[in-house]
Amino acid sequence: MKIVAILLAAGQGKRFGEKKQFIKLKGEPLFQYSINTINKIDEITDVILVLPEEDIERIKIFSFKNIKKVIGGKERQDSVYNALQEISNADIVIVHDTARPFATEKMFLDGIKNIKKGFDGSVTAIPSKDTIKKVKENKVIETLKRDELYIIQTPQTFKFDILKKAHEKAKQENFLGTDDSSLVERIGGNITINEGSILNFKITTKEDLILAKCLLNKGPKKSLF
Ligand SMILES: Nc1ccn([C@@H]2O[C@H](COP(=O)(O)OP(=O)(O)OP(=O)(O)O)[C@@H](O)[C@H]2O)c(=O)n1
Ligand SMILES: C[C@](O)(CO)[C@H](O)COP(=O)(O)O
Repeated sequence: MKIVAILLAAGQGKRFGEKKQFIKLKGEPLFQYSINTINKIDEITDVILVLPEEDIERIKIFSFKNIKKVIGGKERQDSVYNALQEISNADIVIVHDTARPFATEKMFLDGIKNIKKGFDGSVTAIPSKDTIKKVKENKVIETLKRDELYIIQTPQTFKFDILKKAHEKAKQENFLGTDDSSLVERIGGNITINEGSILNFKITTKEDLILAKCLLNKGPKKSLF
C-alpha cells in the first residue's frame, strides 16, 4: 500500500507577518517538525513538501523518506492541487499543515486506520468546548448545537482517487473550501473523524508562536501528550 503525505508550507504568513514556516523553534525551521514526525511512521513512504516558488531551491530538508519539493499556489487549496498533480499512483494521501508542528504520530496513524476500515476520509477533530454562535454584522443569528460541533484540524487522510476527483471538481466549479474534507464532502464522500488535541493548534499569529515556545520550553520533557 502506497501512502503519501502532502506537507503544506507554501503560505505567505500574512496574519503572522512573515513566512512562519521558516522561523526557527529550538534550532529547527517550523516545517521540519512535521517531517520529523513523518520520519517515525513506517507506513508513509513518500512526502511532498509544498513551498513558495521563491524559496524552493534554497530550502534544505532532513528526511528519511522519498521527498519531493513542489511549488505552491495562490491559495492553500491550490497548493494541495499542485501536490496532487505530482502523484501518479497512491492508495492513501494525507494532507497536513506544517503550521501545526505538534500533530502526533497517533493522529497520522489513526487517520490511516480509518481509511483501511473503508472510510473515504478521516479528519483530525476535537469536540467544541465553547458555545458557538452564528453572527452576521454583530447580530447574533443562532446558537448552534454544541454537541454536534467539532473543531477540525490536520492531518486529514483520504483515499487518493477520491481526493483527486474532489479537487478536480472544485477547480472546475471554482469552489474554494477551507479544508480538503469539505471538497470530498461535496462529492458525497464518507468522512469520519480521528482524535485531535488542543495542542495541535495552528500557528497563525504571533500569539500562537508564544504558545508554541512555552510548550517547547516548559512542556513535559518527553512528549507533549
Ligand atoms: N497558498 C498557500 C497557503 C497556505 N499554505 C499552507 O497551509 C497551511 C495553513 O495555512 P495558514 O495558516 O493560513 O498559513 P498562511 O497562508 O501562511 O497564513 P496567512 O493566511 O495568514 O497568509 C500552512 O502550513 C501554509 O503554509 C500553502 O501551502 N499554500
Ligand atoms: C485546514 C485547516 O487547518 C483546518 O482547520 C484550516 O482550515 C486552514 O485554514 P487557513 O485558512 O489556511 O488558516
